[in-house]
Amino acid sequence: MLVNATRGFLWSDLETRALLNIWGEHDVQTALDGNFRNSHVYRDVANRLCELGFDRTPDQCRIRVKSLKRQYFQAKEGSRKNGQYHKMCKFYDEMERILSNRSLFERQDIDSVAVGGDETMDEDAESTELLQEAHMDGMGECSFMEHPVKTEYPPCPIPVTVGGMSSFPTKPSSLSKTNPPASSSSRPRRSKKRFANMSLEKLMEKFLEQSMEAEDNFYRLEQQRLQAEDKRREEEHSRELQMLQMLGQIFNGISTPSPAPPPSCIPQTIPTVPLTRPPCGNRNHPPALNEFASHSQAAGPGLLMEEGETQFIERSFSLGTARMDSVIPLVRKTIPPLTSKKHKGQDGRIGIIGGCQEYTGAPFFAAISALKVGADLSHVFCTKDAAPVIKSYSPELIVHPVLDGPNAVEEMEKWLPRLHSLVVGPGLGREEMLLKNAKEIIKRAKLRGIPIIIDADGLWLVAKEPSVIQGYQRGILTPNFMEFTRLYEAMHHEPLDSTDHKRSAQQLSIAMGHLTLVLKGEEDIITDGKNMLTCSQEGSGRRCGGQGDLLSGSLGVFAHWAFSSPPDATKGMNPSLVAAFGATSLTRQCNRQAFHKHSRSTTTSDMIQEISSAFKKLFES
Ligand SMILES: NC(=O)C1=CN([C@@H]2O[C@H](COP(=O)(O)OP(=O)(O)OC[C@H]3O[C@@H](n4cnc5c(N)ncnc54)[C@H](OP(=O)(O)O)[C@@H]3O)[C@@H](O)[C@H]2O)[C@@H](O)CC1
Ligand SMILES: Nc1ncnc2c1ncn2[C@@H]1O[C@H](COP(=O)(O)OP(=O)(O)OP(=O)(O)O)[C@@H](O)[C@H]1O
Repeated sequence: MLVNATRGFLWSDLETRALLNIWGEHDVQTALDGNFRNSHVYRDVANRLCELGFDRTPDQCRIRVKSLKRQYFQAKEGSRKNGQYHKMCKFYDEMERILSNRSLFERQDIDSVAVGGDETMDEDAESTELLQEAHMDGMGECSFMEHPVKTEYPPCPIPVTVGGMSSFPTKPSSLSKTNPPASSSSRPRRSKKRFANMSLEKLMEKFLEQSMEAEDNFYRLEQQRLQAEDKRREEEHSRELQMLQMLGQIFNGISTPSPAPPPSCIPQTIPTVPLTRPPCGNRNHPPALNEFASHSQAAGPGLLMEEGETQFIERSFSLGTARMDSVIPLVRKTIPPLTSKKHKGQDGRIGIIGGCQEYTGAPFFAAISALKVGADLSHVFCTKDAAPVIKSYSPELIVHPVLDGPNAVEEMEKWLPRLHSLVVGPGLGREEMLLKNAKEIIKRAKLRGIPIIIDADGLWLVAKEPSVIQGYQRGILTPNFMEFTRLYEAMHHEPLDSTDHKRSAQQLSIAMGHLTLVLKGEEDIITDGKNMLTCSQEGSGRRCGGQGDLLSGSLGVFAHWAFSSPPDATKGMNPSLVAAFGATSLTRQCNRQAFHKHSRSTTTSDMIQEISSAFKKLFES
């Protein structure tokens, strides 16, 4: 049987890691756990991959996962005999991390995959053909391999050794008789004959060798393709440069010379983060072209070609005045116009999860800021005793005293279909039960694709359990430096190198599965691991508590607007980045204006009073 050319075709490392990030999420694993019909889960996985720019069908994802499981278990089994064997499984560590958390039930399921037993456990009834292809597909990375050696599955663990020394003899023919693989009867017998006189361990080694060889070939070809692409771009840009020079000469000839622009308007590129491989493309672009490339390629297919997490195309840039001017228009484009045709709620219904006995101010600041920025309705889900206090601050807020109730998650979930974004953390506190409820509601909001901003104590939860939001492309983290350090060290298991915030922010975003990160500080660093913006809108020296809540509440609104805008509004830039830039600029502008009036006495309430005019100044003037 011929394998469909697109099925099981080479998966790049980047693509595989993206798949593993999504598939490894706790709720995806839970959804798969013990579920016989799981096509909807893989459909969701494929959609999320698609959001990352990887075009894969649900079936392809399922087959890839299956082959990764098989590789992992074969390597694990081999490692028991020889400690080095796991090196032959490229994603061993990732699989180990994910699968070590699986329940016993699922473990039995995957163990059976590992030893070649029944693979139909999580298949749909209709996918017999898929099953065959899964076997044909084998390790997933080399569907063009000549021999479909994967069709030979022994019914017991394979005694694999690297040096060819097996701990017990194999009897392929008798083994295959006692327990043939589920679909072997419908497959051609050619491969059996061909390999009948080879021991299984040899077969396995041969197969892995071929697999690695195929992978090497792929990288070689990819390298050549990148070089050709680079060359083409360079030629194109030198042509453009020539044309610009010619145009400049023509204009010089017909107009009087104008003074040079002030230095603050000259776009600057920040020193790039060192890479393990030199960045391809973009290297020789003049600054203006570079900026265009940053926008237009933000989520483009070019990313597909990248290998390894430290080898992404570096598109970091600093926003001097000119750069800021280039992002603010994108923010503006996402802001919905005010018209008499709309009804209440259409411009945003924002939910804040937070507010406990100690902290009532933080959720209030976040919720009221969301309203002042332009949301129509703002809900606060807090503990029972915080609710009357928060209500008393403002009649505009809808306050639900449910966060510590017996049915907290169900009570909050009822509102999810009506919410456009969720801000988790302001004033949440760190009590175990509250964090658990927050975690559950994050999981359910993710299933609905709701943008989720995580701040303050929500970040405490993420540091403890990164998988709660890892890889969710509509998640945005807004740590201050302390929270950032906690997250970084939780993810990297090493102290933060505080000399290079940009690099560390990029690393953390990547480790979190390209989540958008807003590292607040003297300048706000905003990155999704591929692109970086810095917001240094002038604020003031006043650092009163609660400014971060203003930021997270307003980001809830900007995120909803950005994600519901057509893609051309953000010119291809990740909507999270645009939204984050809008919210940080606004917060800093409020700080500046409030400080102008109240100087040392400035409080967050004074800043909230400035939202209206700051918004107008930045986005509507
Ligand atoms: N009115 C209200 O109700 C408000 C309530 N809030 C709520 O309070 C809860 C806890 O939030 P949190 O930020 O105080 O807790 P956490 O992260 O443990 O920080 C603790 C320590 O970290 C340090 N630190 C902080 N920033 C830093 C920086 N940039 N760079 C370096 N260090 C920095 C600093 O240490 P220190 O300098 O004091 O030694 C600080 O004391 C949370 O729910 C939040 O929403 C607030 O929103 C405010 C308004
Ligand atoms: N040194 C600074 N200079 C200018 N602006 C700053 C500075 N530090 C923080 N900000 C701004 O203040 C806002 C809130 O950041 P901050 O670090 O105070 O957050 P936070 O500690 O989480 O706040 P909260 O008190 O609400 O918990 C951000 O928009 C950030 O841009």
